[in-house]
Amino acid sequence: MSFKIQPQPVARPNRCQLFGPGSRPALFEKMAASAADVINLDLEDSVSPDDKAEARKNIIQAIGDVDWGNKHLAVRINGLDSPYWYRDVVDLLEQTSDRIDQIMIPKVGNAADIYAVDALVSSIEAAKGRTKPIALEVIIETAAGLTHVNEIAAASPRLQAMSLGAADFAASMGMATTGIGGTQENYYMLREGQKYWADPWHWAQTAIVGACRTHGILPVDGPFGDFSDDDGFRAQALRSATLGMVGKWAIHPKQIALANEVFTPSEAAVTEAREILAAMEEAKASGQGATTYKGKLIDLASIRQAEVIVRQADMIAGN
Ligand SMILES: CC(C)(COP(=O)(O)OP(=O)(O)OC[C@H]1O[C@@H](n2cnc3c(N)ncnc32)[C@H](O)[C@@H]1OP(=O)(O)O)[C@@H](O)C(=O)NCCC(=O)NCCSC(=O)C[C@H](O)C(=O)O
Ligand SMILES: [Mg+2]
Repeated sequence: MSFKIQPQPVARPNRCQLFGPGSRPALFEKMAASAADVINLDLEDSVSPDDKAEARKNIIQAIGDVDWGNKHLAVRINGLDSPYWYRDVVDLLEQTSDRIDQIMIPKVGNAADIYAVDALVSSIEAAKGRTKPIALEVIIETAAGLTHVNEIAAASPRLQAMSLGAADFAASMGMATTGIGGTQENYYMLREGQKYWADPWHWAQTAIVGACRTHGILPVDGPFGDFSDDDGFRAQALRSATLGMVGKWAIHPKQIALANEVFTPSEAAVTEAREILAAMEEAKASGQGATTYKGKLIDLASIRQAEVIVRQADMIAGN
């Protein structure tokens, strides 16, 4: 037990982050009209090197021209190992209004990566008199990123969200995979001739959730590449939600409703959580710290579990 109270992350819905390449401006209005909570306009890996400058211009123009409604609007810049990232930050913050909410930094390896971007952002904000602080989100998608995940989560008060990028993570780890997220054919246990598939992303997700919850950051599951496989997406999202993640990326509009469904607590779950809270109120009133609900033990920890669900539902409903 620590005397340090666990900080709460920012209270905004982050059930689905919809990605679209900055080099496909025809998608921007469709992204804005979608049901995603967060929009990630991409300058990194969905944009080829020859298109980087044009994509940057497209995004700067669209931040001003498109009606983004109440979306949380983020731009994924290029990695700090590239020649593009500083120009991404400078042009975005010198040439856009306060409508941009967040910069996403890919392939972070340690806290110094966040420090570098934070320093540049802070300097431009001061020089340009920007009054709304830019938030940061990061992608854990390298062996170094996962090794230093805790220091990364603590690196800046600007940091609001952290995602697992399964594709780059697999590559960096030398994993023998090609699919982006989901079940991997060769990752199974064998018992009495029967295969039982395990989840190769589980440990990385758990490390991310632990670091995020320690420092009050939103933990998010990244992409699921096969957008024809709704059941596979749902299964991956359900596992992430069960582990404590608050949302998932969509790399195609088909995936938005699936993510919203999984990361919005169901009516049944909210009703049960409220009933547990009521049962514990009754128990406390009669001097008990534990009681039963539907034949199962509930105690003071059950209050904290139920509060997670109720808090999430209330926040999504805007209460
Ligand atoms: C995957 C796509 C290339 C598919 O594009 P397309 O062939 O155009 O799809 P469809 O024909 O099925 O589209 C149907 C309609 O939906 C619209 N559309 C398509 N994509 C989007 C979108 N992202 N947002 C909004 N609307 C979209 C089409 O225009 C069609 O509309 P209509 O004609 O009116 O019916 C494409 O979806 C795409 O580019 N997706 C995003 C790719 C991306 O951003 N990737 C980066 C994130 S993943 C990653 O980087 C890996 C990670 O870092 C890691 O390491 O794990
Ligand atoms: Mg990546």
